[in-house]
Amino acid sequence: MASSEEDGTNGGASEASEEREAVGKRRRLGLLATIWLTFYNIAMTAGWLVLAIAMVRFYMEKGTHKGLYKSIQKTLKFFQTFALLEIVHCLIGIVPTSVLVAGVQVSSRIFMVWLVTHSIKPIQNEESVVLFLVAWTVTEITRYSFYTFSLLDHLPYFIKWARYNFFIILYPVGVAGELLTIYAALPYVKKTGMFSIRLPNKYNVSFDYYYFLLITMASYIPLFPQLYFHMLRQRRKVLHGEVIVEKDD
Ligand SMILES: CCCCCCCCCCCCC/C=C/C(=O)SCCNC(=O)CCNC(=O)[C@H](O)C(C)(C)COP(=O)(O)OP(=O)(O)OC[C@H]1O[C@@H](n2cnc3c(N)ncnc32)[C@H](O)[C@@H]1OP(=O)(O)O
Repeated sequence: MASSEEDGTNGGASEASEEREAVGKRRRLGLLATIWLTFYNIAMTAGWLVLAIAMVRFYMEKGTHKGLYKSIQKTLKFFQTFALLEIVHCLIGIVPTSVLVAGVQVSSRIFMVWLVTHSIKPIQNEESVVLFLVAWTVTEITRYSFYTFSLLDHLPYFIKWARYNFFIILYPVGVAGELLTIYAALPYVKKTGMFSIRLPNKYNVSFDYYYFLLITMASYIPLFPQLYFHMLRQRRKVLHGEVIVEKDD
């Protein structure tokens, strides 16, 4: 059964305590950090919204996903690369997220954008690319608008609900899209030997991108559940008010 807090019918007392919490949070953050984060979150919400509109328009006009990545790649690269700042936010302590959690999340996205989809042209029209693009886009519109409205103290309940429920489906969908895309890239990488360094060479080092991709795919097995369970804990904390003691990373 949904709790009163969850169905949005919580009374004035709970609203007042949320208000007090928000004011306390802003004080802790400091004015400059609050202004910067508000600007950052608005910019990111707008960026991912532009991406969503471009994707819907492309599909409605062309009726196919072929060529979609090419048409949106500049916007995607810009906003996903800009998200590197999230690691900086954690490092300088203006957001409480663990550097490790944000680092894994952001670096896996950067890796997918630059070292897989951008670099390996033959896979850009795979259906799996659409899968992770849609999952990322819906997630980021919800996530950044959640942060923005929270900072402005006007968080609509449905955005809070969406932030802590959509990921249950979107995380596995996004990860499936990413893994299928890397898998589709393997034959091309093996055939071309791209990004690989063969022996002999004057530095006496070798690197095989094909095996690097296989190791990256395998690393999803221990890493993804950690991110997923982290989000489930956040969900229990925010939607159900549970007090969660996080283990040190
Ligand atoms: C070199 C190669 C490396 C390869 C590595 C491969 C392995 C990879 C394995 C895993 C792959 C994952 C791939 C990802 C795919 C997808 O994304 S699919 C789409 C679905 N995705 C999601 O749903 C993403 C969910 N993840 C997140 O939301 C975050 O990225 C997170 C870092 C994992 C969790 O965020 P966290 O900050 O811990 O939780 P929140 O509840 O959102 O926030 C906690 C507090 O922090 C405040 N905060 C955070 N950011 C901001 C901000 N920008 N502005 C303002 N405030 C912020 C937030 O308000 C909370 O504050 P409190 O209320 O005070 O607690």
